[in-house]
Amino acid sequence: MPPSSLIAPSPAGPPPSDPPPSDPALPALFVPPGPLLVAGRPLALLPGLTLRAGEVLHLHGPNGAGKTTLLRALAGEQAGVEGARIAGDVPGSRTARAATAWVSTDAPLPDDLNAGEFLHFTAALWSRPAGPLLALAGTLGLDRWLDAWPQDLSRGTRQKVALSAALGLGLPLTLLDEPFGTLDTAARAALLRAIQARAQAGGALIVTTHGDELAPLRPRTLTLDVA
Ligand SMILES: Nc1ncnc2c1ncn2[C@@H]1O[C@H](COP(=O)(O)OP(=O)(O)OP(=O)(O)O)[C@@H](O)[C@H]1O
Repeated sequence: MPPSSLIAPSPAGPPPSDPPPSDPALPALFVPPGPLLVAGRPLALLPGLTLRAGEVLHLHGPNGAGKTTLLRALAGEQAGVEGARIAGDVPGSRTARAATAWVSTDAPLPDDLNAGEFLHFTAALWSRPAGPLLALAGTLGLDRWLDAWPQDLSRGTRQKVALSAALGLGLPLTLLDEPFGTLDTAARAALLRAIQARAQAGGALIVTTHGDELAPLRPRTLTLDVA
């Protein structure tokens, strides 16, 4: 199984190689107004949110506001949002997991696959061509690292592998938690282009960042603050 922090399936979930078809008329994401719960307690108040194909949402707010918590909940890794729907189904469901790619701030990679094998494995698991994942890896400067093992890669390089896999899959919803933080200057520009391309191809994305890297894309914004 791929690491749960890269691809939304829960660790015990089945590989979504044959996902049920989702209705393209449904929004990629719907969240009703309500509290964001942490350990059963309200942390922040979420406004109603509908994210459709092609939209980029910049999620920001102070440390501890709940940005990572919200993304983890949408990825199905923990409870936290009541009534949310991804591709029409609840976060963590097979349909939602099949529609969602998720990259945490320190995405783990399996230690028994080199970077290139991981990209091929991820594409195969999702019944997708590996070409887009490898092409993205190239634009992020990964070509010379494809034969390297995760334990021999820097933190930023590992993050590039995870981002190449997630964005290259071309899933309806992509969740990226502070994806620019560990990247070099060239890779940050390449990542911005990749996010733009994913949106132009019909993907919806939520990206957390404390900076203004997304400004050229004129994204929607959502500010979380502790209630
Ligand atoms: N499982 C948990 N149990 C209790 N509290 C938690 C749990 N997970 C997170 N928290 C708390 O919930 C709050 C939100 O954390 P979260 O990591 O979502 O914030 P964030 O907005 O992503 O912050 P940052 O900008 O620092 O990354 C923090 O106060 C954190 O300590």
